[in-house]
Amino acid sequence: MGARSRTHPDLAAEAEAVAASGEPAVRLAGVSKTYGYGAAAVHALRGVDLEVWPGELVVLLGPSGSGKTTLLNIVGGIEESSSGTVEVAGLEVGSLRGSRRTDYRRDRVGFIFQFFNLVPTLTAQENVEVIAELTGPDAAHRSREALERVGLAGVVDRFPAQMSGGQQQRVAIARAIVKEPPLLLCDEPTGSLDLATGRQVLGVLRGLVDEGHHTVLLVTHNSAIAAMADRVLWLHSGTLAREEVVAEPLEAADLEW
Ligand SMILES: Nc1ncnc2c1ncn2[C@@H]1O[C@H](COP(=O)(O)OP(=O)(O)OP(=O)(O)O)[C@@H](O)[C@H]1O
Repeated sequence: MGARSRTHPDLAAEAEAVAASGEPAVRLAGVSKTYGYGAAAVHALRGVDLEVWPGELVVLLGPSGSGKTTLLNIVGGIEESSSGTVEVAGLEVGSLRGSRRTDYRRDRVGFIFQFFNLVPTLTAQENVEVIAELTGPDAAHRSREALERVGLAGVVDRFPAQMSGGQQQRVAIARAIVKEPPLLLCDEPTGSLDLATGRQVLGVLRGLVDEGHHTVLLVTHNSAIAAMADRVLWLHSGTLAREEVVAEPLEAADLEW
């Protein structure tokens, strides 16, 4: 029995049908999140409404503590909202329970974090293969392809310690895309990188969106990154404060910070 057979066919079919129907890639309606109770309650999100369309690269900006990571984790099925609805390609994420929620996280979304979280004792290829094996056959072949797509064909046998920060982050991106998730959720993906390698990583993300296979929601406090987005959203104290369509997004290589 192949690994892919563990996926609920109804979940995958449902998501694909809705994606083809012109639904948003992500839709939040009235999403709130409160941590703790009573006097200790923290209102991380307060009634957020937003939509992200398939094929968009959306940057979500906001100061520390404004709720960016909380929002991303709720979209990714890592945390649950306190109220409101979250749909990803038409699936109501909040209603997914047990193995359906696991399948959602495994198959429908790819996460890229500030710290690359690679296994130090595995090569680039092996780091990607570990995830590829969870999600289908031909793991070695798919992993090589994913590494090629992020421009790392030449370093597949290197260990993380033998790679630059930018290369390690690109391995992390390859690990996220090897599952071919429609949605990539990026939390400060350049937060540990210098300008030159940060630009490279952002260029890879832009390229993945332009290839037409992925939608990207990227959260950061680095406002310079907004210039390469299709659309920018500003979170302030858990509320969506502002939104702007970027008429002519800059190339990642032209960003400055
Ligand atoms: N598990 C938790 N328990 C309690 N409070 C939390 C938890 N996670 C986040 N918070 C609080 O919720 C608020 C929003 O946090 P969040 O991490 O989403 O903000 P952020 O905009 O991503 O910040 P940063 O840029 O510093 O990462 C903050 O006040 C934070 O302290």
